[in-house]
Amino acid sequence: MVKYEVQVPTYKASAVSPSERERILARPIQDTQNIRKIVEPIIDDVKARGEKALIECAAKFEKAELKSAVMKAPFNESMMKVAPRIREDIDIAYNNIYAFHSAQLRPNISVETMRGVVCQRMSRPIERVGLYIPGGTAVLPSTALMLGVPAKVAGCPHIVISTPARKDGTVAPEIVYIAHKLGAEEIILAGGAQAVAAMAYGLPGIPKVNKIFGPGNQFVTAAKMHVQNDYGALVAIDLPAGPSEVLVIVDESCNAESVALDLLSQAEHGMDSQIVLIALALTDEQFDEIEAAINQHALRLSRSSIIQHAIKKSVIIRTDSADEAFEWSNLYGPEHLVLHLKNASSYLPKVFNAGSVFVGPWSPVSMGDYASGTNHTLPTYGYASSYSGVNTDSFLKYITTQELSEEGIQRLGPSVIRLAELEGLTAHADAVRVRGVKL
Ligand SMILES: NC(=O)c1ccc[n+]([C@@H]2O[C@H](COP(=O)([O-])OP(=O)(O)OC[C@H]3O[C@@H](n4cnc5c(N)ncnc54)[C@H](O)[C@@H]3O)[C@@H](O)[C@H]2O)c1
Ligand SMILES: N[C@H](CO)Cc1c[nH]c[nH+]1
Ligand SMILES: [Zn+2]
Repeated sequence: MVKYEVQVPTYKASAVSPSERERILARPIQDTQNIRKIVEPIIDDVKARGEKALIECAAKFEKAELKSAVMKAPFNESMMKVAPRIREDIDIAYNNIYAFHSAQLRPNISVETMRGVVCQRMSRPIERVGLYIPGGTAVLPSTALMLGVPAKVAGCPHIVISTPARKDGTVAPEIVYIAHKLGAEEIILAGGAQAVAAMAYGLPGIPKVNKIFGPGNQFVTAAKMHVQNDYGALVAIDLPAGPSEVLVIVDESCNAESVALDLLSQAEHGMDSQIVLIALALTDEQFDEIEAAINQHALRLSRSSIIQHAIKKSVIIRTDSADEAFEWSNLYGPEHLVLHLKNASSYLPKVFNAGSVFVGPWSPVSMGDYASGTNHTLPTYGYASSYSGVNTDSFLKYITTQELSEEGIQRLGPSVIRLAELEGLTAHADAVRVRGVKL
């Protein structure tokens, strides 16, 4: 066996007991207590001192000297100088995301459940949405598209963006261009917990938002969880979208270089990222080829030190059974699942827990990260077992209505009276009786 500089722990699935699987697939443990201790005072400070606190945080975390932490629309043309080719690329991505997210809109429904009893459901956009665009280890204009486009599709009338300032106190022109395209009203120059607090509680002249969206590091995620639990803030969040991760399942049909780079593309997001490879019925030779490719690219890529750090927390599983491969994958519940398998789409029925699936050899995660049309804000840390990624519904609320005719209440009323009395709730029963319903 070759000893590589970047060695990923490898396990034979057949030699691992079911209880050991969970330990092997465990995400790096997050020190939530400690992160909370850091995040909560920042939130309180922003709540108490507003923009002043944001300016101090920008100096501390971004080493940026800000005069103001808020940019209001209309944004100056000089702030959105984007190369024409990049503008076109952004526009292409925008259109694909728009197309896929528009198709998710659902018509209002109306059902006559019994004669004279009509139930309806209508959708309404969330009035004020706050979009967090990460900017720590990498500035991510693509996230502005992933959050802003569905907000537009849903018809959200007020969009606020928050993103860390760059060292020179500005925001990446691509983010300003996208904010302008989306009709965002403000860009708050803040990252981390302070950004979340500013959106949750508002700033002078910027009302609080109703829902906060966006991925981020552990500080962002912890702050979102915190404000969500504060009844005073009355703010919802999209989902826990933390450090990026990917699980790749490969068989003998795979291309080792593509596999390695799909894995490393998510490892390069940050030291907390995690990658998992499941090798299905590979010969030792094929397996070595992939390991060699991972190693060679991990050392070559520009974010090599981040990648090497992330890889230390990663894992490789070897198995001879497709069912077993998908059992492991569903147990892990990856943010991104890539299928480098022959007839890859035939395996989709086996997928139960995943944020987004990349099917076949021509579908690297990068395509969904930027431009295919699906959303890249996805559940991490195993939350794919219960959460969906950001989608158009995330920006909508559904309101139900019921309208009964006199015939409807006469037909259904007796059942409601009896059920209400069963619960001892006589006012409920009498509200039906008073309308002339008799048992
Ligand atoms: N799950 C998804 O859908 C998805 C999508 C895109 C990106 N991501 C992930 O988002 C993350 C972005 O993280 P990032 O760090 O690059 O940028 P970020 O913008 O999330 O965080 C930067 C901020 O973190 C705060 N911070 C940093 N160190 C701190 C400390 N010691 N104490 C208090 N606050 C501190 C600062 O306020 C800083 O502004 C990456 O892990 C990436 O993988 C996930
Ligand atoms: N892979 C990230 C989601 O985990 C999204 C992203 C943004 N830019 C590149 N990738
Ligand atoms: Zn990515």
